[in-house]
Amino acid sequence: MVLEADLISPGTGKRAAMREVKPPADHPPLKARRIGVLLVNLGTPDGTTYWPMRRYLGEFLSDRRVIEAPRAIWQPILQGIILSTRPKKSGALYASIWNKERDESPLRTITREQGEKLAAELAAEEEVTVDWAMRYGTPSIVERMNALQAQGCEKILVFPLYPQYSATTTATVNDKAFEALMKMRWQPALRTVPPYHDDPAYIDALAESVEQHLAKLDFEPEVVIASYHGLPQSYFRKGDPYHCHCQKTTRLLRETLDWPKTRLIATFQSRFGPEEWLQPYTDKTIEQLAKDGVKRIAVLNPGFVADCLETLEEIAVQNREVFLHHGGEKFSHIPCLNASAGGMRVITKMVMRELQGWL
Ligand SMILES: C=CC1=C(C)c2cc3[nH]c(cc4nc(cc5[nH]c(cc1n2)c(C)c5CCC(=O)O)C(CCC(=O)O)=C4C)c(C)c3C=C
Ligand SMILES: [Fe+2]
Ligand SMILES: [Fe+2]
Repeated sequence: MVLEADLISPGTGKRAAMREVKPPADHPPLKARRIGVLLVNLGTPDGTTYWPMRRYLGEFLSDRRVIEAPRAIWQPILQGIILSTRPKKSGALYASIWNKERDESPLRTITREQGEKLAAELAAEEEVTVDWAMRYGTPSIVERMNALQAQGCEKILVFPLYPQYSATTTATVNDKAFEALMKMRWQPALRTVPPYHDDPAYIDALAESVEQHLAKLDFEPEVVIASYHGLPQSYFRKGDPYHCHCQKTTRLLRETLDWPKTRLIATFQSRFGPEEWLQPYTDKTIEQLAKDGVKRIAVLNPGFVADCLETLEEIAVQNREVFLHHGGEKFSHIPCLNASAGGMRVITKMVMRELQGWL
């Protein structure tokens, strides 16, 4: 049977007004010509006890984009020592920041809120459906891509929520999204949002959040640290542009704030394993600043679109302790952009820009 796509579409929104012709009763289900937008962040365990933590860390740390060591060497280490000790240790840290009301991690709460607010922003675009997913854990990319397809999305824009590109984050989200298409007979067209580490909307939102936060403090920080998630140094040498993206974000933010070089510095946090990671390390820098007599600092995390374990616990708790322990007196953590007005302006701008030609 041959049918014209234009004639067979059930149609919605603007297109529905064009022409609607019903397919025969025995025709396979047809798409509704919708456009999906899928926000994707890193991931999160479903609970803080041993098994949910083990499942989450097992999936995350089995990703060949994240750990590049040969499988035959890495898997015995992961399945042995790491997955017997780390779930308990990390679970206790997650428990200290857990959103008890919703029984979920802050990253999941904030990502959902970003999805809901983006849907409200795009309400005028009737044919757009907004959804959100996690690269590791739930809701998975495959599950939400399938859901979007089932709702009739012929086109999907995938938004890896990382301003700075890294193969360990951006690329692995995109890999998963394309993998989801492999199982679909009628694939939607797929677009991905590129990194936006130097986009003026992002830099302005960061500058505004820093200025607003500092204005509320009862002290003036001598140094402000822009702390990014780290990466093994070897990934950078092999060509991952993440380090350069972080440096550029920091420079543009410093220029926008009109601050001297010494007032805003970039560092790298969350080392994992014995390898050398990108430097300077956040904890070592904070310790040294305190030892050098710096009394007041603030830390922001420009690379994290949502507050999570690495910002709420590692920075706001552990690194605060490091600073105070070595002689520092005042420490403040500047929240991520999250679902704030500024944060949503950035997300909405990137989405509207990448939807051009589809709407
Ligand atoms: C080799 C290991 C890791 C690499 C490489 C890595 C890169 C990387 N990660 C983020 C963002 C986040 N990471 C988060 C948690 C987290 N990261 C690692 C390891 C690597 N990350 C682990 C083992 C964990 C789990 C927590 C723990 O057990 O310590 C999170 C927080 C998730 C949450 O739910 O709160 C984020 C976000 C980036 C941006 C990045 C490379 C650029
Ligand atoms: Fe990480
Ligand atoms: Fe560089």
